[in-house]
Amino acid sequence: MGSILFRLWAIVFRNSNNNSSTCTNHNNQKRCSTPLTPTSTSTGRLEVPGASVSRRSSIYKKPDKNDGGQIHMIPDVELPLMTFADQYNIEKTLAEGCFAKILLCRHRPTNTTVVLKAVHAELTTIKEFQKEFHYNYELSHHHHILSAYAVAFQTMDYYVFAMEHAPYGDLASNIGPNGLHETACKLIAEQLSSALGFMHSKNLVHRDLKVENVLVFTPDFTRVKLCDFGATTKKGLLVHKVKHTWTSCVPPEQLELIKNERFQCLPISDSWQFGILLYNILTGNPPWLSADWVKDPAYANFMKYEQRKTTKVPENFRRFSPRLMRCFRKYLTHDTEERCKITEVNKYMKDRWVECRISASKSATLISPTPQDQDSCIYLNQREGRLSGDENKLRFKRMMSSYGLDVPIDQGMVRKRVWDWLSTCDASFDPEVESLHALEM
Ligand SMILES: Nc1ncnc2c1ncn2[C@@H]1O[C@H](COP(=O)(O)OP(=O)(O)OP(=O)(O)O)[C@@H](O)[C@H]1O
Repeated sequence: MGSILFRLWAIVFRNSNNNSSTCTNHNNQKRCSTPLTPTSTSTGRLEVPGASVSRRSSIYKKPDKNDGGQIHMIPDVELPLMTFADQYNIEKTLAEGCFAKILLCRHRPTNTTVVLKAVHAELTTIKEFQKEFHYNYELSHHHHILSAYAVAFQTMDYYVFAMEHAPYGDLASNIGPNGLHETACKLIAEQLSSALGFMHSKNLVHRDLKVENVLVFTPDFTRVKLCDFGATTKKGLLVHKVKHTWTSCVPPEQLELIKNERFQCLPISDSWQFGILLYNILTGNPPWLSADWVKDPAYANFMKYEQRKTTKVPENFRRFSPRLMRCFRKYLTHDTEERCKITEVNKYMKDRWVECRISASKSATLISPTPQDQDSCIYLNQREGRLSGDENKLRFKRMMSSYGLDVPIDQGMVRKRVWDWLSTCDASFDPEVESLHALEM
């Protein structure tokens, strides 16, 4: 409710300032001198994004599929000088990085909770700030992109813009040491591929996809949103590597560049980072420290497998199903020509992803292969398993024994107990239909 008030309040001020707006059109590019402040917001070009506003509301604006490239025109917005205390009570510092402070605040005039991203003015240029704010604001319509408000200003030390608050923080603080359950990972993957697909449809590349840049709105992950558009770039432009990001997220073609070498910004770099993020949320860790096959053996092993130089599944991927491995190969291929589009993952939503899981808890426990089992994953799922039934049974026994569960089983007793149980479950159960062969190990 508060956030809607904040949006409406921004609109009211926008409209009351429309007449005094000093927008001009230079070389077909709109230049606005109307400051985007909480007391004097935007020109007609800017609207309050409708991401969390009801579709019936008149202020809801659908994502503009055909914006004619307008999204790439970044206006020189004047930022009025003020202090935080003029309108905001700072309640908490949510995060503090190299470049920015993320502040949870109460906006006093509307009594609304908002998050202010305050970027150190000394460490960034006003153009870079305007670009981040502009892209975040223009993409806010998407359901899985963080909403930015039409509110931006500067203090003595910071350039600042306002955005909605994600109550459960970022994905990094939600995944735990063993990763998330497959169901949650599928939900997250679907939402993020939609958000990034939307950006790519606008010829924009995010370039800094990582678990820290995905915000959580519901504890069951049914609502997550992409944030941090500081590195977002128009497709095809020549760029330098993104500084201050984890090397595990940097695609191999960028790691291979020499210092200060520029390269063409392409959506396939988001595809790579999506593959890394997918692995990260399924296991709790990135698959390797850097995609450098000379220095990082974990990456070298994956690369050999991905390039079909070996059929041996890399050890750290053995818990995954053949279908998910196929998907990983497409996102994490070294060959940029072969790398898939961001939405590829949607083809794998109906498949099983993880095969060696025994627990279904949120922070699922994984069966790590014992030293004897290092050659291949223990495929418990017979349909997709690549081993014969007998091999599977042997491996299963070995695994149970490694967990101290190797007590001999009286098959007769087991069969009798199952029959007893089935007859109490369903009186109409047809014993001819089901066989208990699977239990005869
Ligand atoms: N709207 C928000 N609600 C809740 N937490 C947020 C919000 N925005 C950012 N954060 C938190 O602040 C962290 C940093 O935010 P963001 O990535 O935008 O800043 P940054 O300075 O660009 O970070 P970096 O440069 O390290 O990538 C996020 O990882 C998240 O934990």
